[in-house]
Amino acid sequence: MVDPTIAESDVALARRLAADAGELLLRVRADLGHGDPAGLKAAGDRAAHDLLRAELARCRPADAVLSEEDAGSRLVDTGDGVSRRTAERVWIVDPLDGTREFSEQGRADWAVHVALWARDAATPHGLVAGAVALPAQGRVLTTDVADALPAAPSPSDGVIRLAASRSRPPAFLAALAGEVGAELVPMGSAGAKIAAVVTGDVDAYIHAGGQYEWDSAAPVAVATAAGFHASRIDGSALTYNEADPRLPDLLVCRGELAVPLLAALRRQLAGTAVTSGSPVPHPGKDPR
Ligand SMILES: Nc1ncnc2c1ncn2[C@@H]1O[C@H](COP(=O)(O)O)[C@@H](OP(=O)(O)O)[C@H]1O
Ligand SMILES: [Mg+2]
Repeated sequence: MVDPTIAESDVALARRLAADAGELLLRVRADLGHGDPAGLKAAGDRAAHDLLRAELARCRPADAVLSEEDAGSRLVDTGDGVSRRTAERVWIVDPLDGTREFSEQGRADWAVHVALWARDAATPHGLVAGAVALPAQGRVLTTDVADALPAAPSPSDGVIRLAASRSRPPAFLAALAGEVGAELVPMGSAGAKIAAVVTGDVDAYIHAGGQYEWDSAAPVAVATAAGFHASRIDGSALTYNEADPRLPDLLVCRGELAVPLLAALRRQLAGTAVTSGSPVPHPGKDPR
């Protein structure tokens, strides 16, 4: 009998793994409850990581893996003989993004990230397939169906909705929001925030001050496949499978906001922002 996983496309595999890890996380959350947040975080991280590791080893044994929960994979080697620095294909996974929110009762802003980086990719970021599961929201976004999502209606007051970390927002963000006429939307998980840009629930997401490749790879793959802008906050390209997996800042937004937000970021970072600057026009419905 032919093994069905051999014929499974990379994006279908990413979707299945993200969805299965997400269901497992929902079960862990239901079984353990929220009485011991640290224990719940550790159990969730470990369970989702083990599932992704085992399935990737079974279905794509020649590929390397870079996972948040796998200390041995972070620098050069995966620890199982496939070096990610020489591999043609590397799966970049965050088994549980928004770990803090996962441990808090009732919160739905946490995610599972599964992305595939390929050396011969045509794009600067090198990401060729990806899936972001939002288990507590009951949805999975992937690089092949994100484009089909309906855009949420724009708010009638014309204020840009700018997602930011609820626990570690960049220091300059409140001033930047004031400059461009944006309302900050605090949210956990890089994946949940980028998914919110893709679904139209917010217009942009800015982060600075620290992050790693696994925090953004899958959601950036999904967002760019759907035509959204994604870059470093200085406008340079996001790149993945680097020797050092730190990737500390990013901007993901509707396409028409990229130029004005990058200009505002330049002013904030140079310390030359004026608080009475012209508000950025509110985006229309087409993200490109
Ligand atoms: N200053 C920082 N340094 C390192 N990682 C950071 C960071 N700020 C945010 N992150 C990581 O980015 C992800 C999203 O953060 P936030 O919810 O604050 O927006 C989280 O991933 P994990 O939950 O996988 O650890 C968090 O750890
Ligand atoms: Mg993360």
